[in-house]
Amino acid sequence: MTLLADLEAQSWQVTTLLPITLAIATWLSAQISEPNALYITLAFVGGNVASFLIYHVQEGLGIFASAFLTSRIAATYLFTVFGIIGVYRVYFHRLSQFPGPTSLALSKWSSMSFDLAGSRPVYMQQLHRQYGDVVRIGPRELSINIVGAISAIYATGLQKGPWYECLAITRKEARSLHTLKTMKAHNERRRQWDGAFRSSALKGYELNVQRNVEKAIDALLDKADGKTTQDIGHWLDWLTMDIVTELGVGRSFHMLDTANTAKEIELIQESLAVLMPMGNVAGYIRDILAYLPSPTAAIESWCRETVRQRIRDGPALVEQDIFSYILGERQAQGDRIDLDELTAEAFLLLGAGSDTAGNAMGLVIFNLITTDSGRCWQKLRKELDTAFPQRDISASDVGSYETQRRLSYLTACIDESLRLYPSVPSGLQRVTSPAGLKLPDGSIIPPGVIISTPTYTMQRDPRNFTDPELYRPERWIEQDKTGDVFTASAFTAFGAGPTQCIGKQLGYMEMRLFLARFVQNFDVNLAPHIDPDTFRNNIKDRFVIFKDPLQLILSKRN
Ligand code: HEM
Repeated sequence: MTLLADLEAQSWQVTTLLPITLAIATWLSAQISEPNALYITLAFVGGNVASFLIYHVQEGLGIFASAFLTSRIAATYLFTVFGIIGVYRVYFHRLSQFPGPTSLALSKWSSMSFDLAGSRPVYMQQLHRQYGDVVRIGPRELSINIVGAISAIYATGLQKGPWYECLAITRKEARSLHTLKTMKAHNERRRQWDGAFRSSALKGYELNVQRNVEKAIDALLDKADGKTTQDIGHWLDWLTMDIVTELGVGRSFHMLDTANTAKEIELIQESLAVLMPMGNVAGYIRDILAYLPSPTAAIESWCRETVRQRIRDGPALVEQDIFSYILGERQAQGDRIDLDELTAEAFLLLGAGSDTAGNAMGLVIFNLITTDSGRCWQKLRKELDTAFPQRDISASDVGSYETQRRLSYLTACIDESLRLYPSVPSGLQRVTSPAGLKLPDGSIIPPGVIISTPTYTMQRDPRNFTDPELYRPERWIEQDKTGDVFTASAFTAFGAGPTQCIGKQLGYMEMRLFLARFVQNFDVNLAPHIDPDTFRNNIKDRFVIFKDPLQLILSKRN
């Protein structure tokens, strides 16, 4: 028989009706319960192999004819499955009445392009301008740009969204505080962490923060020749990472001493590049990738080894480190020592406690020197010089309420920079409960929908802040006097509700101390080759923001 005759001889029931029926059955069963990605993939591959063997071995067709018929059945199956899914999602889904781009309603894969480019926050801002306050940004996902909805979303115990799965390292069931799914589990774990961030514990961290800040400032003073450029971003990464490792687990990469980024940290930074896309693709891809070698394996094993040593030897570099509190609480609550879980906690500390504060400080400096020819820089320096003429501000000073009152412009400079460039700029996912979610206007979001508020969009919304694109620290101090719009509750740079940043006060301690010392000790210019607009446009979202090297020319202040 010729190839054509072979093909014509096949019954349409097998090549067409069968795959269409199977496709409908697959779709229906997926409506009843979430399919296991690995099983579906194996069944699909197995079905294709079986079809090829039946045609080739049992029916005696040639290789090409068997391959052709098998591909045709597979293509009909896939076309039907995706066709049904597409039509259902766009026209019949419970979110089909919400506005948004059709590509995002069809598939989360459409978000790949802007997530790989790191431009999710800016894209969300465009979508909200185009479609309104509630936008459909995924088959079952909405972005909600309504300040009045923040507490209903983040403070009522809604479960975390699927994005958090991509952060779960080690055994999948070994979760860190941040990746625990239900609020009940999260709240219980958070109690183990709370002691480590109370004001009495923070007092114990002051000397360490101060020593590291002084180390960074001294190293920069040595290099401040008024000619060579320094990437201040590197120094801030080294500073925040050395602090959080020493305070967290009592060990350090000594990056401020070596003026070098540790290999393990480079790997974290590289793997962060895929965090947003990975978190936003379908769960079945993440399930499959979980079987491949982890890109964060080196830092995971550093964390594991460190935790093991830490449990055995106790705190090494500070008297009471953050793990002293976590381990103490675990024991007090009768929890067993689970090495996987503690490794995940150490990993969380490294990830959450360094880039966030490091980027924030870099951007405060950038905003201070690029706004109105350094007006804010000069104003801040004046405030600091008045309060600390000897330029001897300490970590204990920045922690005191009285100093914070005297240095209100310093805090305003930090908050205003975090408003424009929140370290975590995209929305934090939650899932609506079986009762759904009532918005302030009375409309209801159905149950089981992924929702978030778009931090970047909200913090730059003119309904929340007058002239929202301008860096104007004064708005944080004079809001009552000017008549400008200032919606404090729209500022969610540290998150909201019971999952909001536990390290906020430690972050402020680092930022206030370093920035005060920096502004009082250096005269600073942006390197001539850096164009401020290009620098701003190149800020990317990798869950935590990424920026270009911040090249500065430093001179010692007279
Ligand atoms: C400018 C500095 C910082 C910013 C802007 C920031 C921002 C945030 C945000 C937005 C969240 C919420 C994430 C979510 O719900 O998914 C968060 C959580 C967290 N942050 Fe920070 N952070 C900063 C500094 C720090 C520092 C210095 C530490 C620790 C040493 C830290 C530790 C954590 C931890 C452990 C969580 C998880 C809390 C939980 O899930 O209950 N952060 N941070």
